[in-house]
Amino acid sequence: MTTRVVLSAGSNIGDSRAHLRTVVDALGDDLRAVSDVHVTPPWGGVEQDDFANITLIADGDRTPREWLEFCWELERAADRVREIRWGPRTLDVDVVSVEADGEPVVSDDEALTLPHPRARDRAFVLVPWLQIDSDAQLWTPDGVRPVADLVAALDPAEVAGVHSTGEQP
Ligand SMILES: Nc1ncnc2c1ncn2[C@@H]1O[C@H](COP(=O)(O)OP(=O)(O)OP(=O)(O)O)[C@@H](O)[C@H]1O
Ligand SMILES: Nc1nc2c(c(=O)[nH]1)N=C(CO)CN2
Repeated sequence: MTTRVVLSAGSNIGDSRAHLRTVVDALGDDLRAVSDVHVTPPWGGVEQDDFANITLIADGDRTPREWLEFCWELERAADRVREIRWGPRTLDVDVVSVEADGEPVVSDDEALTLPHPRARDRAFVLVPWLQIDSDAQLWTPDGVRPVADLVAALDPAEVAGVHSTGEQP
């Protein structure tokens, strides 16, 4: 099964740029686009350091579940420990959305909810995504929405807090 995936990766412990680069390296020839590294204020209410975030687009012979396992492998390789929900981490990789045959995969499975249910609320996912695909669209329960419209609906202060470093991971 060839699928197109959008991944979001974030890090705020250790050498964040190096952690993010492991995602790029693991995708290899499947990588279609990767955003610049963006510095982003922590989302979710836990007081912690700013994150470095990237959004990536890839095409590969993986099922949605295999993309999730790909993300877990990278988190494991970065010695990620799950302590506080939405807390600091060496590497977090989320499956934002998957397309199979050009159609969005929609799932409310708790182990793999697609599209990621909080992606549409997160400037740290959407702003880097727009940088690599200005026509990006995301399925939401209210219909398929341009990512640009989702960004426009966010708190402007949150969007303004997301800065491109101008550097690739
Ligand atoms: N689209 C998805 N991408 C990644 N994980 C998902 C997805 N949908 C459900 N999950 C599940 O979410 C669980 C928790 O993931 P994780 O520890 O990365 O959460 P988090 O990064 O703290 O919070 P968030 O899910 O809000 O980003 C995972 O065990 C995974 O099975
Ligand atoms: N800015 C930003 N905030 C976060 C991030 C992240 O990657 N970037 N990841 C989190 C873990 O779910 C919680 N909060």
